[in-house]
Amino acid sequence: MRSAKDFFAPLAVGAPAPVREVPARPSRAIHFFDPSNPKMAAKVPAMVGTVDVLLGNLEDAVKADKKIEAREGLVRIGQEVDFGPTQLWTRINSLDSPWALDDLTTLVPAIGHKLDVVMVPKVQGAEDIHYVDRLLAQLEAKAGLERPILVHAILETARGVANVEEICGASPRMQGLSLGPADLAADRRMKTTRVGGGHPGYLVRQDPPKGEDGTAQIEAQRATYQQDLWHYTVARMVDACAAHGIYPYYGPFGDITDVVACEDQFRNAFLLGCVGTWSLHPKQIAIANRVFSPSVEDIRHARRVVAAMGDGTGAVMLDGKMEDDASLKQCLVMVDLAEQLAAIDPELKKQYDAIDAEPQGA
Ligand SMILES: CCC(=O)SCCNC(=O)CCNC(=O)[C@H](O)C(C)(C)COP(=O)(O)OP(=O)(O)OC[C@H]1O[C@@H](n2cnc3c(N)ncnc32)[C@H](O)[C@@H]1OP(=O)(O)O
Ligand SMILES: O=CC(=O)O
Ligand SMILES: [Mg+2]
Repeated sequence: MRSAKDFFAPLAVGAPAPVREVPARPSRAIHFFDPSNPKMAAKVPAMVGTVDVLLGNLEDAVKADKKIEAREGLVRIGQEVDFGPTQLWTRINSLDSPWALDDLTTLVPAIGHKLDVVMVPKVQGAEDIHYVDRLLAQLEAKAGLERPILVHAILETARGVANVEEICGASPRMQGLSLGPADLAADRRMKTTRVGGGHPGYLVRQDPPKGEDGTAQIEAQRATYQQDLWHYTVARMVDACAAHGIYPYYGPFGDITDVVACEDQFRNAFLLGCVGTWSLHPKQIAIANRVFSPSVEDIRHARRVVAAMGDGTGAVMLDGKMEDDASLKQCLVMVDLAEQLAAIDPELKKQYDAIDAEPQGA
């Protein structure tokens, strides 16, 4: 393990100094596109400003015989497109694949100055992050980059989940983690065949009613409640990220047509502490932007609590409910997020600003 004193020293002579705090940039939707797909690539320039993150995907979902085309397509897009307020990320191939090394050694010199984050799939432990950390430092030094490229790991193996805390703390480059439910399900040998979301078979059933003789009527009509397959992993991921000052994200929701269940899955993640999610299709961007932006009602309430709490200590009654230092802290999380989002999203700014113009007591 590196000494705490050395943790923020560059890992290669001439590499930029590591960040001491991960910048809190809005990233409600990380929108995946395949740079080898001409139709998707053509849509990228027009998507700038409509989505917080555009991610050129080089890994799964890109055909094996298109890997080099995808990498070169991303270089071209990175060089030609002005990304303005939108972040540019990439997902490289897994570290044991024939492509990962060339992904990094090609992308960093060519578009490293525009790349905000490299997403690394199938991360198993801190050793994977250490490898990428040192390699990125060497490549940044060689390319003369002035700011470090951050690293995001996908939590999609059982070993990765077991090592989640050490992954989060492995490097000051660590920006965040995403849940990878498809690969994780396979690695855990779960018996699902879906990309994220729920499963009708994963449920609890209401207790049976009792008959007149006191026996359980197990054949009676009994309500069932579908459970969230991903609750445990998302909650672990959120805790590990919060403990290390980095950001947690839900991952893919593969049923593109089921926009309702998609929104539910995203909202569960938002409520549990995630800051964003992946978008696989243009229609998932609006869902993510809506879900991962605090509602006007929440901001109205949060601002009233902030105002009522004065110096932030003690307890007050508001609408029949007790508010104190701890509920104030929750409200401040929402208010801070709203401010960050309003700074980049004029429509949201209008909605949040309108709260101030409402009559008192509304
Ligand atoms: C499961 C584990 C993982 O690793 S998930 C992450 C990896 N997977 C991905 O990145 C998938 C990305 N998405 C896709 O490949 C496509 O959206 C899939 C799901 C195949 C659907 O494509 P398609 O059948 O063309 O959809 P569509 O006809 O409704 O598309 C309408 C127009 O939109 C385009 N489009 C589609 N997806 C994207 C995208 N992600 N980014 C930008 N554009 C996209 C389509 O090309 C289509 O364009 P046009 O109107 O024909 O010009
Ligand atoms: O890469 C994502 C996943 O779900 O697998
Ligand atoms: Mg995966």
